[in-house]
Amino acid sequence: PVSGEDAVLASEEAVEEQPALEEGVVEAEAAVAGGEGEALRSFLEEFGDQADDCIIPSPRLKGIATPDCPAALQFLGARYNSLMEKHNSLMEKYEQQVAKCAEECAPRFDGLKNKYTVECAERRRLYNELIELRGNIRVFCRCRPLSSDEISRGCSSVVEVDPSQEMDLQFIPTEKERKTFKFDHVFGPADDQEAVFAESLPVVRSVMDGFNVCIFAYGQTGTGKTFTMEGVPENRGVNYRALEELFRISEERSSSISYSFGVSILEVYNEKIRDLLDDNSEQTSKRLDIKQSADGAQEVPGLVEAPISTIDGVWEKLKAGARNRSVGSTSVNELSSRSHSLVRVTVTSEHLVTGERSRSHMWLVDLAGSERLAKTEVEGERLKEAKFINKSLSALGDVIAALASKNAHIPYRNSKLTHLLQSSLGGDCKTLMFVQISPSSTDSGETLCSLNFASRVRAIEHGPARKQVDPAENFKIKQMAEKLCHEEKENAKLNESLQLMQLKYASRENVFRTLQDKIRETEQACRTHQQRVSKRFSSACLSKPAELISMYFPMLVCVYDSSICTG
Ligand SMILES: Nc1ncnc2c1ncn2[C@@H]1O[C@H](COP(=O)(O)OP(=O)(O)OP(=O)(O)O)[C@@H](O)[C@H]1O
Repeated sequence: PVSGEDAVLASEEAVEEQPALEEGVVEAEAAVAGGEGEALRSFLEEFGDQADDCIIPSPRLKGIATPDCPAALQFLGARYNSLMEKHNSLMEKYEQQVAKCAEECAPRFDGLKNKYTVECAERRRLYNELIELRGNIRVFCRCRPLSSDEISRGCSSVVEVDPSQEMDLQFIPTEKERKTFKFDHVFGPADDQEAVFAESLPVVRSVMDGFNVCIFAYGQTGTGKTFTMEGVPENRGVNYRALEELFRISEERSSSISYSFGVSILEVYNEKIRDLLDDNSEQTSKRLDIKQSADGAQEVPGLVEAPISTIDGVWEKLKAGARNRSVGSTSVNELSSRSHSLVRVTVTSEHLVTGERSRSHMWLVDLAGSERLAKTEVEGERLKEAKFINKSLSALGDVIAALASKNAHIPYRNSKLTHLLQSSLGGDCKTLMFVQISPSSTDSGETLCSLNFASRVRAIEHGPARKQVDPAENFKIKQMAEKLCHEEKENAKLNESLQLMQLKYASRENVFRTLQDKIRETEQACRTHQQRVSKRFSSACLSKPAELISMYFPMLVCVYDSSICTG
């Protein structure tokens, strides 16, 4: 059988022959022009096995008007056709061989593909385990597409994302400069909300197992933080999808675990905390502050926590929160978030068999965008907001730097934002950060800053997160521990008195034993005495019975035989 390789070679040969044929035609042309028609005719007679329906290979030959030309053309055309036939049949064989090869290789390829997928999953699992052990903050980078405005202004992209290298991002600010940044995952402009959420799933699921979770989006204004976290109704973001997943898991585990959910939505605006679910928060200007709870977590007393039981209920709450959020327009983003928005989901669970209870939080944070004041052309109220935003983001930068260099003092309290996120940044929590970037050449300075910041965040190691126990459960455990401690003390006391009693008992037993011995001795003495007496008595009775009776048994003197007299 003809192998695929042979077929390719033969077809290549056939194609190679075509110029030679054309050359032959040119030669024939020259021969006819030079009066060599006869020689050509005889050549054709000998070899001209021509077909009538030949295809003229070259339009150049059409112009030849000698009497021998048609015959030459027919011959060459027939030769060309036969070569083409040969070529086609070889191609057919070649294609058959290729298909056969593909058929034979398909199972091997599928097997290898499966193996590769399994290996990838295993590598990812091990990597995730390593991250958990080190307590690293996971960092995902997301680059939005160039906007139509940027395209119309002729901006080019300074970012390259290779889908096969899912952890690498190439930053190319100029033709000569190229820098590779590594993250836990890189999403390019083509990646959709679903792909982004799929990678965030393991972190989201942890909250259902009793771990605190924090997902936050950081980046320059207009890079898609709100798009990633909130999304749009037709293309929802992490917040909605995460809650949908929590309800799904709750349903799936309903036979063994009972879950309940609550949601709070707040914003940090100009260094003030505003409750976005409190309809009267504007009027009453409720002052919200951060307090440390007994178990060391940061709490905001007075914050509304709305119970939620359906995904529709969640959407309503998220919409209400988004409506109340402070947004404004800057020259960079028409609907720019002017505050840090934080959604806190509280998950309480009770195991129906073991009775184990846990209470954990999931923070979903959409930070306000970092911005260059000159570039965003802000003034008045907007300028004031921008200054507060930049101040709190720089406080976040200070906290990250202190954590990365393992400083003893971490300046969490320098801003409301870092204070609120204290346990999310400093450990005891599974944290995921989205660094959002713009691909535009006009934003390369800010993009580089964001990428450097995110790399520092990724380097933080704060040890493994720990499971959270419900505070009510904690209280119960504390009470039980106190009771146990009290009972242990009582037990110790009882033990002491028991030992005393045992000692007393032992000494009494000694006394008792001595007394028993004495009794036995006395009894023995009695018996000996009795024997002696009865001996003496019997011998005396034999000699002087009446005397003896009156001496030993005076009561028997004057006893008569008659029962009437003796009574
Ligand atoms: N991955 C994406 N795909 C398509 N459009 C996107 C993407 N990311 C962002 N956008 C669009 O870019 C614009 C700006 O996004 P968004 O408002 O989310 O930015 P931001 O970072 O939250 O800005 P700010 O900090 O000013 O609030 C929006 O119109 C949004 O729809």
